[in-house]
Amino acid sequence: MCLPRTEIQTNYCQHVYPFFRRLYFPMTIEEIRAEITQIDEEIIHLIARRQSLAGKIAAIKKESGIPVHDNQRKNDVLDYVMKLAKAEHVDPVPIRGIFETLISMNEKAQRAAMDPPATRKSTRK
Ligand SMILES: C=C(O[C@@H]1C=C(C(=O)O)C=C[C@H]1O)C(=O)O
Repeated sequence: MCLPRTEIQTNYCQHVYPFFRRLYFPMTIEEIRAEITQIDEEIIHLIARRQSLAGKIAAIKKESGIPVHDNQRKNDVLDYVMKLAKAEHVDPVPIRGIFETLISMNEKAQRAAMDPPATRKSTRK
């Protein structure tokens, strides 16, 4: 914090301090948060793109009688993303959890695409 008393101190506070502050902290908290928000937007866009493929794969699976859940493929996806995370020095354990969630979302979307609510038989009596 800068509390100027003399003219020299005022000059330091108004010109020199912001210069060195910027040198030590190149980004303000607002700038960092703006970048985080931008990254979050990109993540949501990529998740939506991943989810949008569920309908296409569901149509092929339904036509060929292939089950929605494929454990071998799931394990391959998880192994691969954990390997990518390690290479980026990111903890692979939470990354595994994130991708388990994404896979489960994809499978849910596939089931919904195969059996949309309008065609689903009512279980109500
Ligand atoms: C997308 C598929 O269906 C499921 C969803 C997966 C995923 O979201 O990556 C992987 C395996 C399957 O359990 C697939 O079979 O490739």
